[in-house]
Amino acid sequence: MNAESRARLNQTPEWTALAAHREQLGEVRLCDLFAADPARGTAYTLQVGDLHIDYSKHLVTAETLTLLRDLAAATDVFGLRDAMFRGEKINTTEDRAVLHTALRAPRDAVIMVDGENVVPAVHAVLDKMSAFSERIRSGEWTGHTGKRIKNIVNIGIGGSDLGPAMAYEALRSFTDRDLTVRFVSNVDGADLHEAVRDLDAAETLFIIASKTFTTIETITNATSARDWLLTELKAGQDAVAQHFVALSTNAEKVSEFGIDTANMFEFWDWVGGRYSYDSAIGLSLMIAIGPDRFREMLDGFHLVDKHFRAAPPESNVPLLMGLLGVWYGNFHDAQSHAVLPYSHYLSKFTAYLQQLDMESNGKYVDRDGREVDWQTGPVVWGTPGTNGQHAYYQLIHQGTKLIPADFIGFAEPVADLAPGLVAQHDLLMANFFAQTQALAFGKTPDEVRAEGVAEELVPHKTFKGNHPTTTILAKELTPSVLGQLIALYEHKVFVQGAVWNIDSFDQWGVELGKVLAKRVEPALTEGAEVPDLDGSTTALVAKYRDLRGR
Ligand SMILES: O=P(O)(O)OC[C@H]1O[C@H](O)[C@H](O)[C@@H](O)[C@@H]1O
Repeated sequence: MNAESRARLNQTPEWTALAAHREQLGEVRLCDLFAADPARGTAYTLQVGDLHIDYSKHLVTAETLTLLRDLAAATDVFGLRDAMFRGEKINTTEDRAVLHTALRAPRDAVIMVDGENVVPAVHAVLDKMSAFSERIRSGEWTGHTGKRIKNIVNIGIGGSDLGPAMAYEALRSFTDRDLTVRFVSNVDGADLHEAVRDLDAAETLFIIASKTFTTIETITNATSARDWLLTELKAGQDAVAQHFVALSTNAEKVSEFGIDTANMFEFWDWVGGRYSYDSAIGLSLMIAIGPDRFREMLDGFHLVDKHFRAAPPESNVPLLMGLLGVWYGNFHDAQSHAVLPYSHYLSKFTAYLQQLDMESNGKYVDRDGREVDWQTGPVVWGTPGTNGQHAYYQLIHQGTKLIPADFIGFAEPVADLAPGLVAQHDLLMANFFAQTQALAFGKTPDEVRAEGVAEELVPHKTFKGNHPTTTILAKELTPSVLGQLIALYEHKVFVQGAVWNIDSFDQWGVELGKVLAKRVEPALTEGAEVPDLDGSTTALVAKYRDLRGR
């Protein structure tokens, strides 16, 4: 559909119907919805793979869901989905296919891009990664001095850091505990300094992860890491080959840096950075958990891909999650979305989702190049739930903002915990269930009074409730379950981008800052004049130089 024939989203009859429905529902109360339908707690649930999804605590009726699905149909979400899976160039501003789903396709799948089946190349790289991982894990691959590799340092940023770093934490109980795995991303030298200060260079492998291999933070850190290694080993350039490998789409730049392209693990421009940790970018993770576990994770991704592609709208979980976000963002003025995992291992999960969601859907221009008149991607935030309870949950419970939230929890701990620590799991999960209950149903003034609370404190101790949440529950956090969860969120983000008619796969908004940093740097170091620098930045640069004694 071209720009002229495509109606503006908020002028479609489906949008108008949702707005009218929202008006008509008014201040719908979750307690009333449950009172009217006692089976709601089981009826409003879905299953995908190992994930049980409870969406009963949402401010929706059956009609709301129908109207939301009508909007998805009107905006052709499934048409765009099929185009993505077919390898069409749906990332129009970069003229690229969007095929992270090919990274987890089975060996015999056929996915064509520019007349070529990309699946054999995907599996060739996976096989190369597997062989390399086994050589590291077995000790066959040694460093320049002949010592076994015991430390892996991944240097990358954004999508070349957040995914593997998150997944390494998530799957820590499946990792080889004899390996030390660290992630360096920040161009602040302190990051690399802290990562290597207690490591023996002779036992350290650096994985330089960069899709473009031009990202200044990564190339700067990689150069410093190389200097550190060669100084520590008192070795020449020839030591680099045993201690540096690259993950990239850019063989030319990799070789310019001095890494033998035989030690490069390739991926392709149809893999977006924030959709890439199941590509070669996951090498550090694969070394840590082993190739078999990595493939189990890919199978988990693929399972949800198949579900997204085949499940009808009524039971399509990514569709539902995407549409619920549209409901709150566009019809309830919710500005943010909290993701609250009740698992210590998911400590980096929400940070990972921030890039996935906010870099994908933080756009004010639609696919037709026009400014949108509707809200797009939310602010995504959150940390592991129990810690949040003692920090910012106050605002979710009694603040003035509507904050829809996803609660993610597991029936069993995965780690080999001592019996006492296993017992703690029920306490963790009691909190998990109690919080969504409290958020949904709150506590009335009468309930507070019945506890004998002094009248002047009653308003303070009242919880209005009615805060919507999705509960995602699985048996345990395995590699497959992690893959399922990530694919679920990838496709949720896709659904929202499709409805909002934005290109979820470019990221032009990060470019300006990079250009300006390059312009400003000579002013900091050499005191160079930067033409057209604004008054505030000029004064700040002067202050900085003064503080540095320059
Ligand atoms: O992997 P790289 O090419 O080094 O890119 C790393 C990151 O930086 C860019 O600026 C983008 O905002 C991210 O989408 C990307 O993941």
